[in-house]
Amino acid sequence: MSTAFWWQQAFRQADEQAAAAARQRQTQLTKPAGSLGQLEQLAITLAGLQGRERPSIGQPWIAIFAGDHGVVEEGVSAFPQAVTGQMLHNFVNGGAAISVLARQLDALLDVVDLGTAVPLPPLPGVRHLQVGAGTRNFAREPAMSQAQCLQALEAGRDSVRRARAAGAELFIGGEMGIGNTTAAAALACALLGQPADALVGPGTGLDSAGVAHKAQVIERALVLHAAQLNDPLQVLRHLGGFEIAALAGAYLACAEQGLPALVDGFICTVAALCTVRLNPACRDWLLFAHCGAEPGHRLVLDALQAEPLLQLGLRLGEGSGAALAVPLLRLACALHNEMATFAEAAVSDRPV
Ligand SMILES: Cc1cc2ncn([C@H]3O[C@H](COP(=O)(O)O)[C@@H](O)[C@H]3O)c2cc1C
Ligand SMILES: O=C(O)c1cccnc1
Repeated sequence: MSTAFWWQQAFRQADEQAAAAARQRQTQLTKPAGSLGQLEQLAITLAGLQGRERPSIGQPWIAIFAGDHGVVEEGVSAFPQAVTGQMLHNFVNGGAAISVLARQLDALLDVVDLGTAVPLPPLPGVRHLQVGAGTRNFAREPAMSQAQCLQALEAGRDSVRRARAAGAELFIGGEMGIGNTTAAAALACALLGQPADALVGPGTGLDSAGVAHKAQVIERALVLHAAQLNDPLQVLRHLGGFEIAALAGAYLACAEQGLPALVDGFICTVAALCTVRLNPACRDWLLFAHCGAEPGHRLVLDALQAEPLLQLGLRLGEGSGAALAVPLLRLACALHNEMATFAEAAVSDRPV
């Protein structure tokens, strides 16, 4: 007998009435129809997701999920594995890019350690879950056991529960894990049926020989696990990472619990693709912040029919690109909520 997983459910739907009211309001604001471009639809979408004609982005919740990757032993990253744990210190000490952005945005930062290769001693401000001492090398064996994959998915769901309890109006997921552009590219290859060449990139800074080697490692893994790659959960388990599974669990939980999610860079967008394959209904809850420099990012965004807001050549991760888009969301809401209507301002609403 097959048991249903928690994400196999009818998720919440956007409030069509609130979205219709917001759409109607947009037609009455003192500007030519459509002149605020993507910001108009953004306000309407947020109205539907938040269930009110006038949406807002108060305190965003930024969860950073961290985990190590066994595939790093294949020489696929420009940086050593120890950086994952070192950056966990930096996140809570306030010196990482996302720490600065979170302060500027008055966001709540939730730092979750899902398992570094060398387990860390307890760090104040970090939630240590230690699903394992990093994943296994997926070029040789499955990255995770089924139990580890489910535990990581649940860790993401828990962060969304905390976000809701804290009254957050937007969920941002970030990631930290040396080697995770390799895992993300492998996942995208398996889910999109694309060769590694189409999805690999330099990550933290590989040269062209390094990128070619990274593609070969991924191709080997796709052959090794071919028989298991027909099911999205098994794709995630065989090729993913703890932090990528946590992101997927968080995006699914956003649809479950009715919280809009703003998706960050290449790795987060691949986690979003996994999510949509696990339950297509969660797509409605995902907003896409940016298209970054990692070459596969655009392909994955296209597969999700996503229109990202920004293109800034970012290739950092940590949730940084999503954080950078928060002011745009706030301004889209302010325009929608505070502009005068044609009637209020006594401005003619008729083109000649
Ligand atoms: C100091 C430092 C801070 C980072 N913050 C995010 N990443 C980013 O780089 C890593 C992925 O790249 P690759 O697959 O090439 O290892 C991830 O940890 C990602 O979050 C960082 C990387 C470094 C070196
Ligand atoms: O787009 C990203 O998320 C990204 C790209 C390179 C390295 N780390 C993250």
